[in-house]
Amino acid sequence: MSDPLFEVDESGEDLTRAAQAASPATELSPAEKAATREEHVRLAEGALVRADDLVAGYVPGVNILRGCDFYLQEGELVGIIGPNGAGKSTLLKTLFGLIPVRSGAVTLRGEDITSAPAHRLVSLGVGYVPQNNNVFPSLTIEENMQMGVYLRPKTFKERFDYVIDLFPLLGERRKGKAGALSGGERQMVAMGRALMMDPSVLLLDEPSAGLSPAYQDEVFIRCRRINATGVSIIMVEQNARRCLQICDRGYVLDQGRNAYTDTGSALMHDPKVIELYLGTLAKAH
Ligand SMILES: Nc1ncnc2c1ncn2[C@@H]1O[C@H](COP(=O)(O)OP(=O)(O)OP(=O)(O)O)[C@@H](O)[C@H]1O
Repeated sequence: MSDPLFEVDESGEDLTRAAQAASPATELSPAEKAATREEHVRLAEGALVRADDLVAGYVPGVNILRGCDFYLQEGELVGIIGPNGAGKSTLLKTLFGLIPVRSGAVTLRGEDITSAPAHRLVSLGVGYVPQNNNVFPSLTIEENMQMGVYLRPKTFKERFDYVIDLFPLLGERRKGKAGALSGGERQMVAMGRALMMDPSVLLLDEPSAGLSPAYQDEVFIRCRRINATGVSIIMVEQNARRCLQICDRGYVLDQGRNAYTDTGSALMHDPKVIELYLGTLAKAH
């Protein structure tokens, strides 16, 4: 493909992991913080998905998200990067109603969905692809797809045709057990299953995790294609540079708060983001 976005990352380096020893974002002054937040609130007007001042966690008394703001406009592909333990996956799980919100709010098309259960979100058009355990290994690919469309079984054929168009392999291997597939192929099954419900928003938790550089590239290309069919995407990624290359906008999460947000390209070239989160390897590019 001639699109420079899809050039294979020869290094195969995981730049976020390389920067794990980096110190957290330089603290802004209270006035700077207020101005940044005001601007973010203004840009979040009319967003498809919006989260304001989210506080959430697993264990009583320990907050993982500590005042996180986020928005996704219709048609956007938004990437979330940051060091290990920053709360990226927690943010996705919280948006999908898997973790109770302690304070703050989440809206979908302006409707309050704070802590709404996952099954309600699915019926509202939100799909979620977790990082692990994301296929039914003892079922065939076709049966996995049927599970994805259980709320609207009559749409199976139409949706499966759409999924096969994006992932032809799933059509070719439809009678094969999902458990016999490689990691990259399972990732396709997981995305395909989420797409069966015709979601308007897709939440992807580290879709490239554990895949070879070539497969990672394939996944990123698919994400762009899915996005081009009209699905808005929120993607958490460890492969920070690749994620920023393909996303419209990115968030750098640090210690449960958004440290930086901008277009993917601006973040990739921001000296502070490079120094603190992308590691020294990014300087060479
Ligand atoms: N089920 C859980 N119970 C308790 N604590 C958890 C649970 N899951 C995650 N955490 C903690 O929440 C914090 C944030 O984890 P999270 O998985 O959201 O980080 P992340 O930014 O996605 O990092 P990574 O890239 O390592 O996945 C970590 O300190 C983690 O130990």
